[in-house]
Amino acid sequence: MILCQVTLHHVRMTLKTPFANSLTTVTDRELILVEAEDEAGRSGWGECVAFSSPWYTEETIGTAWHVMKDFLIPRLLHTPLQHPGEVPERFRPVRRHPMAKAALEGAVWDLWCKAQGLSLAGALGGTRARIEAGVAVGAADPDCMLETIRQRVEEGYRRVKVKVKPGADVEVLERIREVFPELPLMADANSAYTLKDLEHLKRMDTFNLLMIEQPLAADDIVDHARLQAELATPICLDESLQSFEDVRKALELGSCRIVNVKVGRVGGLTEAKRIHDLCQTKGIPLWCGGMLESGIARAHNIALASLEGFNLPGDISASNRYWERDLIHPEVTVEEGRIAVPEGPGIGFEVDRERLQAASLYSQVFTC
Ligand SMILES: O=C(O)CCC(=O)c1ccccc1C(=O)O
Ligand SMILES: [Mg+2]
Repeated sequence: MILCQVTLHHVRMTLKTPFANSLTTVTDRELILVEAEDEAGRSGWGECVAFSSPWYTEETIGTAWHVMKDFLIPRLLHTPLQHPGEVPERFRPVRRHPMAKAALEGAVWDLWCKAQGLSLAGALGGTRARIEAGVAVGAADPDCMLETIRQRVEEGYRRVKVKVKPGADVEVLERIREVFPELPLMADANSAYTLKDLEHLKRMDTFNLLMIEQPLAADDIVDHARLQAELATPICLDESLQSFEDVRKALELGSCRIVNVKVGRVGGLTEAKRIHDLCQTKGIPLWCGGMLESGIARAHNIALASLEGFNLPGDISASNRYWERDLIHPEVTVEEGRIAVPEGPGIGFEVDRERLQAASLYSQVFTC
């Protein structure tokens, strides 16, 4: 396969409702969509999930565009590829920038699968026909959060994650447990605590949570190991795990008992699959995280989560959780708490060109 052309589309989509966590509130979601074309004129799609500002990790829309344009795209164009698994090797001379790399690798995976007549899920080794959907509920006042959870449960979601931070944690969890004593529930802190909060964090053990996600610093695995030794609730790491090696080391140290994989955060589907294989071998529960993505990255997540080792519901929700209208058709829907894994070639969804055009701020074509 030869990549003849790559187009980057800078898009902006307004969320149905703003999404708040311990660090920021996202109202408008900027994304970079990647369209890769081969010699036969087929298109493959990827999505860069970096945010407008570096609140989650250090990448932004701006850094990702720069790194793709000046360093990564030139390494892909015109040099034949046998398999998408070769892309990380091509990108090795460029340190970090995982979300920029993942977006391009994702487009290559979609394109390669279409050329081979394979579904992305099948090509990755996925076995599930349906995946369990989970949903994240942003930080808000407890009454609002409870009302939102009620709605989500009614829509069929079977696992709910809530955002917590100091001063907005115990009370809201108590309120949720009064109404939903059995709901599979977890809390995500986006690194809002430190070990000074140890005694406070131990109170999380009283809510029968599936896990607590990223309680401590975004780059830490040492303090998390100390915290995990003191908590009965499993810790799941998100921000701290940016590669296979990070996961290996965190598991060796006992920094977490559960792993969240996000394709963007770990640099692409190939790395995500390696992490899956490691967790499966070690019997570590694994799930696929979300990044307020459009349908394109959502489709990649669905394919990945069809692998057997993704044995917990992820932050993979329906298109209508975040968007009035998604960029793909058909849209992703949740039925009885599950999402069907498409069987068509590549990501198995069509990009809605009209919708893309409406959301697009700027596009640039690269041919050499
Ligand atoms: O529903 C989603 O897409 C995930 C929601 C979420 O928790 C999240 C959204 C944006 C950035 C980081 C996170 C996170 O998992 O920490
Ligand atoms: Mg998280």
